[in-house]
Amino acid sequence: MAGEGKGLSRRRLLAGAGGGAAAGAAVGFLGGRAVSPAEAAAADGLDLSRAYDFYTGDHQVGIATPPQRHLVFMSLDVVEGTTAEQLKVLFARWSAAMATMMKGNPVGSVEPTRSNGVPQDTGEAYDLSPASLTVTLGLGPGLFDDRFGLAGRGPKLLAEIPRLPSDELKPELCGGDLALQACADDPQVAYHAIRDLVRIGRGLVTTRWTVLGFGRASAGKGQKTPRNLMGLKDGTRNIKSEEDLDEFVWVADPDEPAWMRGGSYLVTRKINMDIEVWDGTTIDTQHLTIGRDKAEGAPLSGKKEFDTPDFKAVRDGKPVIDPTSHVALAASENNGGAKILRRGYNFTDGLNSLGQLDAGLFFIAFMKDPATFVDLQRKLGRVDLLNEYIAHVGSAIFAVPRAPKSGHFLAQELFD
Ligand SMILES: C=CC1=C(C)c2cc3[nH]c(cc4nc(cc5[nH]c(cc1n2)c(C)c5CCC(=O)O)C(CCC(=O)O)=C4C)c(C)c3C=C
Ligand SMILES: [Fe+2]
Repeated sequence: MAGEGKGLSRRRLLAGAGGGAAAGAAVGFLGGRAVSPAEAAAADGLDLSRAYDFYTGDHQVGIATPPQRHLVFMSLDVVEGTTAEQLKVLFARWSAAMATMMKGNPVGSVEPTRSNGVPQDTGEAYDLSPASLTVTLGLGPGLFDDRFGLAGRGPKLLAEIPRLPSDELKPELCGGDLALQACADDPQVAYHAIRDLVRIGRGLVTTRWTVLGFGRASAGKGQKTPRNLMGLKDGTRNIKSEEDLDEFVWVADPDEPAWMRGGSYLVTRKINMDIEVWDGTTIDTQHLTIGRDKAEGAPLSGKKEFDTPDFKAVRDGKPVIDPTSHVALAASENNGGAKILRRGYNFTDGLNSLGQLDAGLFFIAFMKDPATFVDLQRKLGRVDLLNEYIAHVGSAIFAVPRAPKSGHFLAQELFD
């Protein structure tokens, strides 16, 4: 566990500074004392020396792993003419490189001994800690068409996401044959992982789209709930127990290929927020839209963040939580018990062509059956009060193979 929630938050650290300027290399104050970046990180619950093991057992890392602070997500296309044998070698090389980088090691020499040697590792993470790096591989539906000799070998439930209500999708932000998700508590560590994996794949894969995410917008077990760019606590009622992971996230169907059992399905949606409009909206309307209050994150039927929402509560003849609010529509109680594991991140692409903030939520969710997302978004896309402030512009689905055993590589049996 990444150990959040312990110690002092950065906000409290800075509050302790009395608003004063930090001295020298200090980034904040703790009890009136200037502290170094390392001390501040430790007080914030960060342990940059933490390393996860790539060969974790049944499930790939980066799914149930408590969300780290930064994300680099890349969708890639496989170059026409690539053979299954070449893909097999690529998956083997990628698996070895992922395992190495997650330990905090370079993927090869940074400083070749021969003066005319080209470095194998790009070097920008050379002196950095592992920072809880996880790299997760996903396989898109296109991988199993007739281009690479893998037709008919795909997971049972892997199919393009159908067109959904309120979609404003841009083709250049959708789809992909492969996905690489790198998460770490140091953005440079996540960036390095993707950069070096793409370098290893040069000639076989090309980048389709990329999202750089920050300020995790979901909470794992034991983590303090973070806030999304609407200023709302996001992740309060996320999947956190092993029982829910088994019931809703990990593929167990014996009819799925062996390399998928223990894996999952990953859905991404790049969701732009109309931040200027949201910022000009009254607090009452913000509460109504989500069905929770803003500061505490409590359901409107309760007082504290983790109070169970009462969707039947009525005040002055009206439902306390509006049935078209985001949480009323999304809650498992109102969806036949269905749940998804959310693991999204905030993103910003600067300003758009109109000079407005180009930012939002890069929604990532894991589930054992993609129909759970499709059914939910079909409902949200029709009537969610939140739709007035958001637009779904990107969409993709990937099958996430189970973790390989030590000495093996991701999706190895796909090539048998
Ligand atoms: C299709 C699934 C979902 C999409 C797309 C989605 C987008 C989205 N959500 C927020 C903000 C919040 N969502 C919250 C809860 C919540 N959201 C979903 C699903 C999708 N959200 C679920 C299943 C839930 C849990 C509902 C419940 O059980 O009560 C919350 C409340 C806090 C929490 O429980 O996490 C917020 C806030 C935004 C801004 C957004 C698109 C930009
Ligand atoms: Fe949501």
